[in-house]
Amino acid sequence: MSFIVAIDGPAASGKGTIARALADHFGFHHLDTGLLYRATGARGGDPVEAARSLTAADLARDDLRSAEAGQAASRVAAIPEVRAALVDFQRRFAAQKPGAVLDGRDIGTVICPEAQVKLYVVASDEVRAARRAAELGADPGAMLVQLQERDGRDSERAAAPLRPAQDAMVIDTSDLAIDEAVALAIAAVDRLRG
Ligand SMILES: Nc1ncnc2c1ncn2[C@@H]1O[C@H](COP(=O)(O)OP(=O)(O)OP(=O)(O)O)[C@@H](O)[C@H]1O
Ligand SMILES: Nc1ccn([C@@H]2O[C@H](COP(=O)(O)O)[C@@H](O)[C@H]2O)c(=O)n1
Repeated sequence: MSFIVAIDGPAASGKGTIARALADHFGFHHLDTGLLYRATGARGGDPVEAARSLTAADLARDDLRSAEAGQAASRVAAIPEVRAALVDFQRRFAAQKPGAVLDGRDIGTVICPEAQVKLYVVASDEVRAARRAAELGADPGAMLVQLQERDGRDSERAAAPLRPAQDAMVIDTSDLAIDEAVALAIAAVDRLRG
């Protein structure tokens, strides 16, 4: 059986940073599931058809990390048929041995409710906006508005809304350095891995 770590949380809370560090530390596979939605939104045309026919080249596009790609992703992510088209790929990825770390919005609640470890990573809106603005060279005020709009859409949609799984451990990274946040996550996996 593979060991699954599910990491969810709002935009720019630090999920991906923790997910990559956990995968490195434990030798697990890592999937940033947001990329699937970003690639779907970036394709243009019919989003359901795009989600059903995503290729490695779509996921390798160099324009997927922009704020615009994030907004487009959250719009297509509200379409139930888009989400349904991406489920099998994510579950097959999660089943890889010796283990997998997936980060997104619905990993602990919908994609891998059986995950051995579920983390829900948060940070204050202002901290998240400042970090993402620094990363993209953008204005923190404008970034705050964009992140709040995206989080609102992700939380309020009917299909797989952003919310913590009941059994998720919450990590608030607002006042944590990256190393401190990663150490908490490693300790959580160590506890449950035995
Ligand atoms: N604890 C931390 N302290 C300082 N900076 C951090 C911390 N965690 C993450 N960051 C930085 O904040 C930014 C956002 O982090 P990251 O990309 O991991 O967030 P995310 O939740 O995966 O975002 P998204 O949902 O958009 O994929 C990055 O620039 C990252 O280096
Ligand atoms: N499991 C997921 C992952 C992502 N989304 C949507 O994609 C957008 C972009 O995600 P990032 O993690 O790259 O910021 C995000 O705002 C969600 O709308 C999702 O629905 N489910």
